[in-house]
Amino acid sequence: MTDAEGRVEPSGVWATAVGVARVRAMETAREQPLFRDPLALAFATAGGRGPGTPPPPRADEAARRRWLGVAFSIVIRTKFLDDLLDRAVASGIRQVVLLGAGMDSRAFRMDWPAGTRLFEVDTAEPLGFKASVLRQERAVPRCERITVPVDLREDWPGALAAAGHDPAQPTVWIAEGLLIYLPEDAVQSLLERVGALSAAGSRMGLTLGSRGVVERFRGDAAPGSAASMWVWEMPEDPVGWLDGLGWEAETFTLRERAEAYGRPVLTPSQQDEGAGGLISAVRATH
Ligand SMILES: C[S@@+](CC[C@H](N)C(=O)[O-])C[C@H]1O[C@@H](n2cnc3c(N)ncnc32)[C@H](O)[C@@H]1O
Repeated sequence: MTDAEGRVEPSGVWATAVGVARVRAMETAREQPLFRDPLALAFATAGGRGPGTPPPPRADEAARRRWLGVAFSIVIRTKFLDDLLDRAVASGIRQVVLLGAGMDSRAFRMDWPAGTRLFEVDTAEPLGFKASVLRQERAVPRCERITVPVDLREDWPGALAAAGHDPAQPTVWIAEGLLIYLPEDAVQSLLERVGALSAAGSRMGLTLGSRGVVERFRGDAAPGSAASMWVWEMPEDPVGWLDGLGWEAETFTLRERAEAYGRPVLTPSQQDEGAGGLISAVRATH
């Protein structure tokens, strides 16, 4: 389906990227936002999810609250990964790969040192939709931006290499809001491939679904909603898991990052939060 501008309408898993843009647009409109994402409004509006449109109906108050929690987590994780990227370029990294880039506009909104090359990997439909909105907004990237339309369950390393990624140079990889949509074997294979393309000094930022999240949301997930497509959540020991994949990882909880960013979660923890799903990792040297 296309809209009046000839844009493909968001559907399937990539529609979730438009939902994320909606949340970022709302954060950008706040008085003291944790980040400013001026393009988010255009992405959300073009995808029929502008801030003026009502959110999808929720089954009950508990479901509404759960979704407010998801929106909050998107804001916190965006800030977390912005900071991680700032540190990565400060360490000298000049290659950035956004896996499942969706409507991520970091190429346009962050400060990048000269010589930075940023690869956006996602399937062709969202990248086409994004290109159309970027044209409409006359958006200009602040680094060299290269889009790589490919499915991450296929030969994406080949596509990334063809697009100019240099595995001999360190890379900072971001998988934000992505892994939860991939089956376990696809997650494992994705990270093994990332490892194989990561020179010494590479870094990685991941967001992992917290343990139990798939089950908690499944009950009232409407067909086609983001939660209806969630399949994978973090292992019990994410640091050990990533160690086995060649990464020295640190985990952070949403609660502690929110506190650090001056947006404390005011409700008491309902359950044992365990290891956090915000991951900052450095390629192991051993
Ligand atoms: C929730 S969105 C997050 C987008 C972006 N990382 C962000 O945080 O703004 C998930 C994204 O993952 C992408 N994605 C999911 N499965 C994928 C696959 N198999 N190959 C490529 N992209 C995929 C979707 O198209 C979508 O853009």
